[in-house]
Amino acid sequence: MTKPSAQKPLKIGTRGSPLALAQAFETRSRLMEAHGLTEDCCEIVIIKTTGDDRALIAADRPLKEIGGKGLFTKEIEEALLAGAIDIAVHSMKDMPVEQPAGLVLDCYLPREDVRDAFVSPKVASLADLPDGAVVGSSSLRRRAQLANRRPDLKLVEFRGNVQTRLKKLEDGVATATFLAMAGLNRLGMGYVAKGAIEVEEMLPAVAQGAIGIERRESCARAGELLAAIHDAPTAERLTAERAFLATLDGSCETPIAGLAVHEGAGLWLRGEILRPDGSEVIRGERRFAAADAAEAGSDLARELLSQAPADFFDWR
Ligand SMILES: NCc1[nH]cc(CCC(=O)O)c1CC(=O)O
Repeated sequence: MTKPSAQKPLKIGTRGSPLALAQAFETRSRLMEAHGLTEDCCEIVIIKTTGDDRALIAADRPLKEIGGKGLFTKEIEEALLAGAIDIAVHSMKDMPVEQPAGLVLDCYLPREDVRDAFVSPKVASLADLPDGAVVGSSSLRRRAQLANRRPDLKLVEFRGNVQTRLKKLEDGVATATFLAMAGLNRLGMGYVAKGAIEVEEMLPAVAQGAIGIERRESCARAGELLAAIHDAPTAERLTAERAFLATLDGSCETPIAGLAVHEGAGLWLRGEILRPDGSEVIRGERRFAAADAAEAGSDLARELLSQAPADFFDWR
């Protein structure tokens, strides 16, 4: 294979947040290791997205009002299409289920911890939260799941990077918050979590903990380089989860949870949809072979949709 050193450096596009950068560096390290490259073969290019607009995000407005689908990805995909970057590193949780024409997303890194972390300076676990405690989260899914399990809790909007959120907890704005374990681990900040919440208690967002790498369909060189770092088991799990999401027509900001794991020779997908106020949850599961992952995901989604009362999605 032609090494990038013989050519222009491979341009890796990413958002500029500490987590996004950690993911881009992980991708670069894996590419370097797989292909015996040196650092100068890959250049990290930071791209600002609507989701990074501090004026928009600092305001404690629900994310769905700000932009919804593609909030963290639109400008990066535009840069990819324009040729300003060669590959783009994404948190799969934030990726819309369909990519624009000309782009492909078929490279996944091995998945991190899928669970949500319980973060609180004062309280040891979710179960220990006192009656009526204030919890900060801007995730519609986490808010709905918490409201369902603990109707006594008071939910407040909580946004910003990990440091900002920890400061808010120290200042007493809320007693606890929830973050993806994957993000904390990738930042080397797993110690911030009082513990990981088991998925039986809080089913994660579709694709939580997974990194995907997008490229132009026409760029054979990127395709070849990425093939060597692709993790097939992660792809099988995400195929089921994202088909589930696609059929529900959801995005990162709709109260939908879904998780596929390998079990024996096949996979096991659990999914749930919730009313935003947590007053109702509809759950289901499927067991299937990897080759049937996409069909199983959409099939489970159709089952949940068929069980939802007529007004279940009215708020959207
Ligand atoms: N929506 C923001 C977002 N997108 C991906 C992650 C975490 C990392 C991951 O799930 O891979 C986060 C933050 C969080 O939920 O705490």
